[in-house]
Formats: sequence, C-alpha cells, structure tokens
Amino acid sequence: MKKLESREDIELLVNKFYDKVSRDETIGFFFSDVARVDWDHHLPKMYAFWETLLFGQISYKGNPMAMHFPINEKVAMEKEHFAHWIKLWTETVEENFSGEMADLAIYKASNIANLMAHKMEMARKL
Ligand code: HEM
Repeated sequence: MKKLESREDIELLVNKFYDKVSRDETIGFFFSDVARVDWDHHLPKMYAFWETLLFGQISYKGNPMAMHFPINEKVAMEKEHFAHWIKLWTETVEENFSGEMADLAIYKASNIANLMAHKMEMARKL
C-alpha cells in the first residue's frame, strides 16, 4: 500500500473522507443541515490543516476547536458522533495508505477528536 507523503496524498485522503462523511447517516447531517457547509471552502482548509499537522507546513492558520462550538450549540456533538468520525477517518486512511505517516494521521486525529468531544461536553454544561 502507498505511503502518505505528499500534498496530493492529503488531498486524496481528505476528499475521500468527506465524501464518506457527507453521505453518512450518523454525522453527515452536521455538515449538510446544521452547518450547511460550503465544500469548496471547507476542503482546502482541511488540506491545509492536515498538511500543517503531518508535514509541518504552516499552511493552516485557524482555530479548529472554536469552529465547532457554534455547531455544538445548535445540535449536541456527542461522544458517539466523535467515535464515528474516528471510525470513518481510520477506515479511509487504512483503505488508501500505510506506513508511519498514515499511523500518525490516525493517532493525531483520534487525540484531537477525543479532546474535542470532551470540550463540547464541557461547553454544554456551562
Ligand atoms: C463529529 C465530529 C465532527 C463534526 C460533525 C465536524 C463538523 C465540522 C463542520 C460542520 C465544520 C465547519 C465547516 C464550515 O462551516 O466551514 C468543521 C470545520 C473544521 N473541522 Fe470539524 N467536525 C468534527 C470533528 C473534527 C475533528 C475530529 C477535527 C480534527 C481532527 C476537525 C477539524 C476541523 C477543522 C480544521 C475545521 C476548519 C476550521 C476552520 O475553518 O478553520 N473536525 N467541522
């Protein structure tokens, strides 16, 4: 299986992931109905985000946590949603790539997702 090593690889991975997400019964509605995401805007941000996280290219400047609080206020983003997000991400990485960088992509995504799940839960208690 191919190594995850270039910007093109990231674009392919992110495209395949959000293709799954947009059709997904458990979390797809957050994107289509709750946030009404503009994919032409969202996807390039996600390429930059992953390029920054994995390759240290500082192309993403933003605050990923902050973007999710308004969504969480409209519809609770629960632990189960994040667990499902991680499942889809892991599947997509493993279907397309292998090696250290692919493992790191899964590891980093899981850490952020767990932290995000915790922050969203805390925010709902305020
Ligand atoms: C159930 C889980 C999740 C849902 C439903 C979700 C949904 C969304 C939505 C709707 C947006 C806004 C798109 C827009 O309006 O432009 C967004 C942005 C974003 N998400 Fe998530 N997300 C989830 C988990 C995650 C995780 C685990 C990560 C990181 C590993 C992540 C990283 C980002 C980033 C980087 C942005 C762009 C922020 C910016 O505009 O700078 N998301 N997400």
